[in-house]
Amino acid sequence: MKGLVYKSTGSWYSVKAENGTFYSCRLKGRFRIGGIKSTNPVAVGDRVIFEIDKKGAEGEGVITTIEPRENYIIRKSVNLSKQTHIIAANIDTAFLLVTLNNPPTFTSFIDRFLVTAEAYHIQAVILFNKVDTYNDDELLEIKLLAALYRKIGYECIGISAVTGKNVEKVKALMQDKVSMFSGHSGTGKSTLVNAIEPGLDLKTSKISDQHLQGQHTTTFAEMFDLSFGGQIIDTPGIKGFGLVDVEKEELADYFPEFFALKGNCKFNNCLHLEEPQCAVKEALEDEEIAWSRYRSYLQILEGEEDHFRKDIYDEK
Ligand SMILES: Nc1nc2c(ncn2[C@@H]2O[C@H](COP(=O)(O)OP(=O)(O)OP(=O)(O)O)[C@@H](O)[C@H]2O)c(=O)[nH]1
Ligand SMILES: [Zn+2]
Repeated sequence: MKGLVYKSTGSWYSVKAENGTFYSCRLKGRFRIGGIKSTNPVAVGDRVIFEIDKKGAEGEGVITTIEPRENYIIRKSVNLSKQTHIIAANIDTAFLLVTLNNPPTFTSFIDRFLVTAEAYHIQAVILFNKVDTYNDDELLEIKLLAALYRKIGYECIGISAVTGKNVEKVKALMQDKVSMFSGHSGTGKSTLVNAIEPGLDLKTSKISDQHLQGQHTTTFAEMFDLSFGGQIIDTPGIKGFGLVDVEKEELADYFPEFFALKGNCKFNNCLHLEEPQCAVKEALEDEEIAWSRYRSYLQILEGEEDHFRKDIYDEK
């Protein structure tokens, strides 16, 4: 039978069959061996094939095959074994909740999120939440930010999880898709999820304490059905989805507006730093590319949050 993995608790998987019945499944023995570097070969969101376990209790099954993944998000193991933990697979859309203040969300954070989504091949949508709280100046700032990211190709929606403004638009994007939500603590993830699906009490935000995050607490992702079709993946204890290791040479490929110009740079391995005839830097000078994006690029390239090459391009 075909099924979708909703929950994993170590050795047991909660799998929903196409007819809507849930089965408790184990893995067929051979999955545990055979070159898989991940600590968990099957993850939430995986599409699997399983057989009913005739020897087991009622409702038990054995997973025999994992269907190829469209994408997956990982967390590196805390020890040095170089093992990775697959948090979830086959995610259609990652929503990022952004607030201007209360709490502030900086463009560097937004850009890191977008780079990660690009690297994972997950569609990213930016939700500017709490529009009910902003004055005209702040609303203008949101408008400019949204314009910046729309120009690159990202969908942006101004919403209010409290008044319900544009929540229907978010629901429409989620319908029949697998979604996840990220954003700083306090940006309104729980409030929004509640507005979207009342009664769904996700744990995503419950473990926002830095200490708990750092600990090797075993937190498991879980998938929930949406009443209007589609699923949401809750990732307790995992803020955003971290930044995957990206090679210096490929980082610019995850900035779509840089990638589009790559072919026009003199050097095909141009890092858009100090190389001559760099199309990205020319576009930057012409303000076709946002300075904030370039700054984020430099920050990530250097691997340091609060340090960027002011010597090359200072803020205007
Ligand atoms: N005015 C206003 N307040 C909001 C809105 N969305 C959320 N809030 C408030 O912002 C605060 C934080 O919202 P939460 O939903 O708890 O935020 P969260 O992202 O889940 O935060 P963590 O649980 O810490 O990760 C709460 O007091 C909400 O009532 C909004 O659209 N407008
Ligand atoms: Zn270049």
